[in-house]
Amino acid sequence: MTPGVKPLVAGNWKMNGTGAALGEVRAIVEGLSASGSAVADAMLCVPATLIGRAADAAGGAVLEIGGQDCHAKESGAHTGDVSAEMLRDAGASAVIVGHSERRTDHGETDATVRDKAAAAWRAGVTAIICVGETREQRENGEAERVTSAQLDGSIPDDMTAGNTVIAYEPVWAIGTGLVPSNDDIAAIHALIRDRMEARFGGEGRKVRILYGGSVKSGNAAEIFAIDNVDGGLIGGASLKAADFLAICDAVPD
Ligand SMILES: O=C(CO)COP(=O)(O)O
Repeated sequence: MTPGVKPLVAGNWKMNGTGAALGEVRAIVEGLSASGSAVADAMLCVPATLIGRAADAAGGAVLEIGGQDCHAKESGAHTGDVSAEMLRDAGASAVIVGHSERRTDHGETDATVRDKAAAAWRAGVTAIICVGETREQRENGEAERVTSAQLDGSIPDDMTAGNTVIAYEPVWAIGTGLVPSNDDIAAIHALIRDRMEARFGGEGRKVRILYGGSVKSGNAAEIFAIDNVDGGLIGGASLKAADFLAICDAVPD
């Protein structure tokens, strides 16, 4: 954790969930309301088709709703794409940009991600900007270099701690059950913090840096206790309310 920074636990449902999954959203809202704890912010980034209904179910109080991608433009001839303004209109307060699955499946570059982050800010939603190395890059000793380069290239100049969240997600840890050692997480998060401070000063000191990749209820407390880890971006374990709530509970007081 970073002193004075409110942690965030954000779920990323990826391409999972139809209307039948709204019961999980309601159960998460009930669980968070019952616990009454305000130590962390909680968010679910659901498929675009669910944002409106999930936002209605969340009611805005204890659970924020986010999207998982946006187009850089506000509107126009871009069949199948969704703008940040549309996400906001549907009830999203944040959007993930530059997830490794987008970088890989859709060839998104740092420049693409930077434009999408700027689009999120234009629409008044928080950009959750993802960075992280592949297994091969980690094995070649390139984790620091790759993460730094992605960070430098994916964030527009007018970043603030309010309009942005950084998520470090080593690609090889996503959905694999593999997690870097605590020391390795600490090293990359310290590197990200240093670079953010060097470029953005006080805003970089306060910006939230999440860890993502195989976070479960069993390892969340240990990971959240690491310096400069200000919460998590949770994939598989955010799909079930009980798992997600247990991870929210793991945030230290
Ligand atoms: O990609 C992730 C979140 O964006 C992490 O996914 P898992 O938690 O399923 O490893």
